[in-house]
Amino acid sequence: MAEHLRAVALLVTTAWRVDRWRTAAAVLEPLGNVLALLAGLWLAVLTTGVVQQDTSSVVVGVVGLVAGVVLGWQLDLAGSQWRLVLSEKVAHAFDVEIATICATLPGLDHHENPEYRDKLELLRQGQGMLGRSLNALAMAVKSVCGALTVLVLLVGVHPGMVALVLLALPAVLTGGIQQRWHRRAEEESAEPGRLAAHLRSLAYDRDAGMEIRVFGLADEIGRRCGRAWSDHRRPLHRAERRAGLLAAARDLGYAAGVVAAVAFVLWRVLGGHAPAGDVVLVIYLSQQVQTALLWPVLSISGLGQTLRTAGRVRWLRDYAAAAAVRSGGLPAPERLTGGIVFDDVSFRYPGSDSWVLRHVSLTIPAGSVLALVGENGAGKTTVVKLLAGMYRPTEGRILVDGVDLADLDPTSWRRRLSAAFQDFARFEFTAGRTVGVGDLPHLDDDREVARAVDRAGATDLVRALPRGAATQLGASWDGVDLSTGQWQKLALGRALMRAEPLVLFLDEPTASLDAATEHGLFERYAAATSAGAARGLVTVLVSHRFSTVRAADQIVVLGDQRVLECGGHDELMAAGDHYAAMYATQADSYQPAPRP
Ligand SMILES: Nc1ncnc2c1ncn2[C@@H]1O[C@H](COP(=O)(O)OP(=O)(O)OP(=O)(O)O)[C@@H](O)[C@H]1O
Repeated sequence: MAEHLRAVALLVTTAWRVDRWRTAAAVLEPLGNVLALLAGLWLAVLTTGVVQQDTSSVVVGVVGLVAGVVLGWQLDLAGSQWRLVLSEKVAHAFDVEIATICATLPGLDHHENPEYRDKLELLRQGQGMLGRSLNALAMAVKSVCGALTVLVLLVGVHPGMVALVLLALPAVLTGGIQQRWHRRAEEESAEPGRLAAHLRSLAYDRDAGMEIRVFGLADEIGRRCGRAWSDHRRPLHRAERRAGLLAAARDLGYAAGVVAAVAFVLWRVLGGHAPAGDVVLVIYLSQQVQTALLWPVLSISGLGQTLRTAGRVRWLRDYAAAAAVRSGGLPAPERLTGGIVFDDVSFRYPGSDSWVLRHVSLTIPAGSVLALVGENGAGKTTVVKLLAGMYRPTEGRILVDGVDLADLDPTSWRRRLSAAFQDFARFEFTAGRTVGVGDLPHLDDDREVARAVDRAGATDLVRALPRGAATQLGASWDGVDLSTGQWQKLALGRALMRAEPLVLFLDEPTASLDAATEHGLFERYAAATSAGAARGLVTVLVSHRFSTVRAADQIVVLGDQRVLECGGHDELMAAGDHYAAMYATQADSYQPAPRP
């Protein structure tokens, strides 16, 4: 209950924030409904006036009827239109808030948190309901006001009519039971629902499309999606069936009560204990009673479902606030003097039992280039994620010039980073902006964008586009579509936008580029980083190409969850161990095959 009240407060304060006038005007709708419901009373006055030939009663009845109905309907109509506009505005405000929270949570560990994933999935599924929840709240208020009006009129006929309210009580109780069934079913169906959504999204995914066709996966994905969808719907169907049966039993009992009440008033009127108008009033109310008394119950029980969705927004807000509290608050340094130290770092992903890194100690001096090598799954990208503050070490610390990275404000730290990731984003903006978003203050700074494009070796690519940097990219916008390698060049340009990063991550930034392009790129990059060395710029390079890696100041070979080897190229080659073996294997693969 307290949770629902908090959700109501959230809806009302959000509505007030987005549109004060319409929020205030929302009261007109229930008022209009009350006036319209009073029509029964004016009808009764009119009927008694006619039967008793009392002109003043007839006049009061007619005037009340016309004024009440016309004014009531107008207010009801205008109020409901404002309510719909307000609901849309509230839905939009929640959409923006949810998207902002999801995109700005300090790290990525929440993606591994099953509670977060399930709640977010429920929130995503019910997101359209958020606007409707304000609607439902307004309808609940309107229906309660309507019910009170009908109740007062009924008691006016005879206090015994209150018995009808008692007959509505089972509806309140069953409403609670139905809500519990729905809630349990929703939670049970969230995981298969997420799976079905993921499988469905594969069908639209361009990158997955090739493999789906080559491996003939469409039918299998369709079958699995169907199974997941049935698993998702089964608990919901079960809950709906049970709730339907319960509602039928409840409505039957209530209908019998209404018939008895009408018969009782009829008996009183025939016995001369009530005015003739009461017959009309009771007949009128007997049509309204079901809706007026059941409507609040139904709208309040329906409200429960939508309030749960609003409650999840509150949960997300609290989750984000708690995550912000856990984050450090110190500003990131302007320059690096000492460097970055991994101090006995162990790490496993949240919710996973397997260690990815175990007791890793490592020093990355300021102004140096570090290359991470190792087999697939050795933990290279994980080191990058830890350094970017996307996750915290499970054990140990990462020190930035002696300060624990966990104590730095994540936003401030990330402003001092730049990165090109192997899973780069394809921002479908103009080519210039696709690069420019790497440094928002210079988003439309043509000179800075051109400089970054040049350093990424993408000048020819951008020049060849129909409108140069102003060319819209992305097939979904009727723009130009690029090859994976071309997208990657622009992603690299994005990484080179920030003028003065402290750490630059290049996580297989050239995996989709040919060897010659990569070579030229790193030559240009090395020349450009000499300026960065003065402020202590650390470059972390992840690559499987040893021709690129060999130029790094320090090469770290990861494997078996630890640092297997560490040193410069010559030193590691001389040691003749892991690095030398990997280097030799790759060099061999470039040799021409011996003639048979
Ligand atoms: N989000 C995650 N949750 C759980 N385990 C993960 C997650 N991301 C990566 N892993 C696991 O952590 C290990 C290291 O992954 P990581 O991506 O760091 O390897 P990598 O060395 O960069 O590999 P590659 O060369 O293939 O890119 C792998 O065993 C991987 O399965």
